[in-house]
Amino acid sequence: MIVAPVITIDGPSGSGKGTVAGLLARKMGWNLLDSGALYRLLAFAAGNHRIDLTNEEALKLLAAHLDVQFVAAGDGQEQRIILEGEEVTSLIRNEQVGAGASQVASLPAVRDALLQRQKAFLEMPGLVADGRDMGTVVFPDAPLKIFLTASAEERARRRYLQLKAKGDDVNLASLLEEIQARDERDTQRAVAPLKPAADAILLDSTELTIEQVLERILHEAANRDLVE
Ligand SMILES: Nc1ncnc2c1ncn2[C@@H]1O[C@H](COP(=O)(O)OP(=O)(O)O)[C@@H](O)[C@H]1O
Ligand SMILES: Nc1ccn([C@H]2C[C@H](O)[C@@H](COP(=O)(O)OP(=O)(O)O)O2)c(=O)n1
Repeated sequence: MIVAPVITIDGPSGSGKGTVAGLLARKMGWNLLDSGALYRLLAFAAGNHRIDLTNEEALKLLAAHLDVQFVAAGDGQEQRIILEGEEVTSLIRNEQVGAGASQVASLPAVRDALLQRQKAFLEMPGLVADGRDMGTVVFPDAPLKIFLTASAEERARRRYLQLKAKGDDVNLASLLEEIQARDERDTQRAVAPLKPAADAILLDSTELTIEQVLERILHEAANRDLVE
């Protein structure tokens, strides 16, 4: 059986994973898995269904039956996300949902319930997967694993600009605090914590442009014969 290749991009919030993964997938003509969106969707759906974010049993059931569609992006467009028939692409991109996602993501039964769903994204001709545990847990055999970081200050600055451009009322100091709290929870949890896989390439994007990050990853992909 021929297994499709995967490029995993893991790292903390605001390091540029989603942006770079989207660009890379488009450039390579590969599928895209935004695994963080699944945890965000779960936290968001829990809010809709009045489920407490600590209720592991109920969240596990919700995760197993989550009605989600990812609609592939047109040229230059972000992929659209439909939850229970409602477009939520933009609604799940705020720090409140991010914090809720980090909370539900610390529950082992939830991670377990989402595992097969994530693996199912692996189809020919290949997959770019972004998250926290793509290279360590979900796709441990990936031929190319990137661990993308940037200083917390730079990540908060990026998030600030991103949310402000969207029209959100945001504050840089609180965003920095929220990002640091999320880093702490994501790296300290018992199951599938945020950490580089032993064979991951560490890439610090603090001083790099999006294009430079993309170029470096494409270079590594070419070294592994992943680029046509
Ligand atoms: N290298 C970079 N330099 C400057 N801004 C960046 C860089 N990488 C990403 N960004 C911007 O930072 C914001 C957060 O990026 P995103 O891809 O959402 O990060 P993540 O998925 O890691 O949370 C976006 O507005 C994106 O355009
Ligand atoms: N593979 C993943 C992806 C996300 N998570 C959790 C932890 C993160 O704080 C939240 C939100 O992830 P997401 O990648 O959407 O967040 P950022 O865009 O990096 O801010 O979900 C996870 O535990 N495992």
